[in-house]
Amino acid sequence: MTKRILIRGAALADGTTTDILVADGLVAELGAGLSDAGASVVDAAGLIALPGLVDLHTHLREPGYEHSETVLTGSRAAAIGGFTAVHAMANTSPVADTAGVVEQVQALGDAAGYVTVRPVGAVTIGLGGTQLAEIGAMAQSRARVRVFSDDGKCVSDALLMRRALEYVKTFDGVVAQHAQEPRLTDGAQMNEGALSSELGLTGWPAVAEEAIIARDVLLAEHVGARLHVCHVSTAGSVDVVRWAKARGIPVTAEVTPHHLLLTEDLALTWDARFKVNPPLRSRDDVDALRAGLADGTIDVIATDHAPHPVEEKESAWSDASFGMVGLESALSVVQASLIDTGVLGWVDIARLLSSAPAAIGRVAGYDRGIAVGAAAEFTLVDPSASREFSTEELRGRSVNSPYLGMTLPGRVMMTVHSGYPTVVDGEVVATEFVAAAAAESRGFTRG
Ligand SMILES: NC(=O)N[C@@H](CC(=O)O)C(=O)O
Repeated sequence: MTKRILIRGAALADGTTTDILVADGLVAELGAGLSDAGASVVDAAGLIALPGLVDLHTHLREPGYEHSETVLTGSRAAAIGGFTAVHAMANTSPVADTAGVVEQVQALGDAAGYVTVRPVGAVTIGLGGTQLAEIGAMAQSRARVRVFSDDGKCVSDALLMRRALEYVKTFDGVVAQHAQEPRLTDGAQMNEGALSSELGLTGWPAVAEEAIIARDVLLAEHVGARLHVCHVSTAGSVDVVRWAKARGIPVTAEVTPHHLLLTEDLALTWDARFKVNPPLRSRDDVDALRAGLADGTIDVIATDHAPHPVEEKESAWSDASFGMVGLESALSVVQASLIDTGVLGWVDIARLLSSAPAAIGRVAGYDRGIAVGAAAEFTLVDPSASREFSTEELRGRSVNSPYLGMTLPGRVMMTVHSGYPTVVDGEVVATEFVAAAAAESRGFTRG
């Protein structure tokens, strides 16, 4: 494993062409015509160098659901997607509601070595929605948890939500809310509208999301604590967040790649790969979400990578689990929905998928992007590539991608994490090499 890498002729997000010299985990030099006799050289002509992507919303499933994903397999999926850090959601078994579980998840991430794994702590014990979890203990643990979420379930009790916001405020944490009013979505299967009536599926009204966001931004204002809204999916939600930001409320919001590209009519296929929480919405909602990114209302794009085994997805629509894998396809879907449509440029993408999510999760080292002296966390993307997305592209344990059979643009050719490559020539580096490099890098940074 080399400690020095010389990337030749990459384009930065702003279009500047540069060489990048990586040494001992850091970006050592930037500029044209760099040389280093001891470095491995990578020809990056035609490739865009983006800062390492940071996912605020990943389900790694370990402990407990290792048949769907493990920290190792999910980390490999993240690396091939261009990610160098992910936040692992708490809906595992046992739930990540104690210092012990979050420390275990972080240790598994360190051992895998592909990405920085930042555990998310549960807000309530067992995601049960009735008693606060050991939020302080998780924050003070070795995992130093800063993001707390019952994702998959909504913290629907307003008093518990208030108390959680008060608690996280004491250590600069954030509550990431899965906004879904449970009584309004009992048995819901897809977006509520003409199509849900036609198909005879119980509808999931937009107001079930919007009402919780409206309540929570007011609670965040009252408490003066940071609120983050997970997977915003409706035009009305964008309006509520826009209103809250205009009032100065400390709220941030995320949107998933799938809600930026796919629409509810995919339910006509009865293929449960398109069944997700929150559900795919209308074309007008997709347009409003894109506009919300363009005007700064929505702060980040997060995958909500939700692996499920085949048997949970090949059943009848109403019996199937909610969720889609998304790490491997995220950047391509973002390119298709935002770059190739002219809505945003690569500089925006670098903010939405790297510096902004890192800032919300308080992940150090991402505030300057690709800069001399910063940690070497970046990915090289070929934006001119195009391929039919198939299971061959997936590196996680589950194959429930909604994009199988679709043609998607762009491809991650290389990912560098902590100064060592995790993806080379569009393929994930073998586990043993990455684990060894990770151990070496930790020795280096701690020494
Ligand atoms: N987003 C999803 O559709 N699924 C998530 C959690 C959830 O139900 O939101 C999962 O953990 O599978």
